[in-house]
Amino acid sequence: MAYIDVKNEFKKYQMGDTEIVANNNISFQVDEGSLAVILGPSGAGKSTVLNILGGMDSPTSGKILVDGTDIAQFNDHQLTQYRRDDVGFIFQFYNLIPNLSTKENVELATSIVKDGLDPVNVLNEVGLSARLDNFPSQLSGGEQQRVAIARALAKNPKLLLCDEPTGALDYTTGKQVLQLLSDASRTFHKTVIIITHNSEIAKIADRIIHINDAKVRSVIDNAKPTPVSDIEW
Ligand SMILES: Nc1ncnc2c1ncn2[C@@H]1O[C@H](COP(=O)(O)OP(=O)(O)OP(=O)(O)O)[C@@H](O)[C@H]1O
Repeated sequence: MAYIDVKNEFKKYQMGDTEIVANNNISFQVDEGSLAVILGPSGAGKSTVLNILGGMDSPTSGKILVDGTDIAQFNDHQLTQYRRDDVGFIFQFYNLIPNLSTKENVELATSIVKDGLDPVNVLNEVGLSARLDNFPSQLSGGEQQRVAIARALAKNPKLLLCDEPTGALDYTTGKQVLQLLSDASRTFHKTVIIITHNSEIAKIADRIIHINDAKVRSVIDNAKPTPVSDIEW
């Protein structure tokens, strides 16, 4: 059974007389411990899917099975618990708390979960041992994104959802970030879903879900994912 199983998911917004269909009968699966990329142009509906998978938004209809449970049926309390314990989020613009240090940003996340990891150990793993007491404004974009990855990993969630995680980074720094996300799947067996509009990044995935104009256009299994070190854009 797939860890993620999205079945016939629709998301519609009513804007006055106009109905916007952001997701139009979306279905796909992602296996436990694998790395999937959702690929598509701006406005395709990618963030809408990811926000629904992360319990930040609800679908208009359809099933969102996560480990066999339909989170579309969750009430607010269950969704809060799900977001807190089961999901790590990584956003394009990091979303760190500006007046907390690197270490404190990660500690804040681990303090609210049951089985959190040691913040300093995780920050060491992402190469930030020398930056524990710096504030976000004192860090480069790549370092800030590594804090965000440490924050997500330290919660020890099964699922990592990453919305354009390299969108604000240069090529080299972007590849370092992708390597950490790839390691999260390959070494630590997290289920990782990355949204991107960059088809080169899609090559690192086990499964590529192509979304355009609110629909899934193709789902391609990649038997030989390209190592992060070998992709170029
Ligand atoms: N809250 C909302 N109200 C109305 N329309 C929305 C809302 N959120 C998203 N949309 C619309 O749904 C469509 C899909 O948006 P979405 O953000 O999912 O696309 P995307 O593929 O993530 O694009 P990008 O890469 O630019 O972030 C767009 O047409 C967008 O304007």
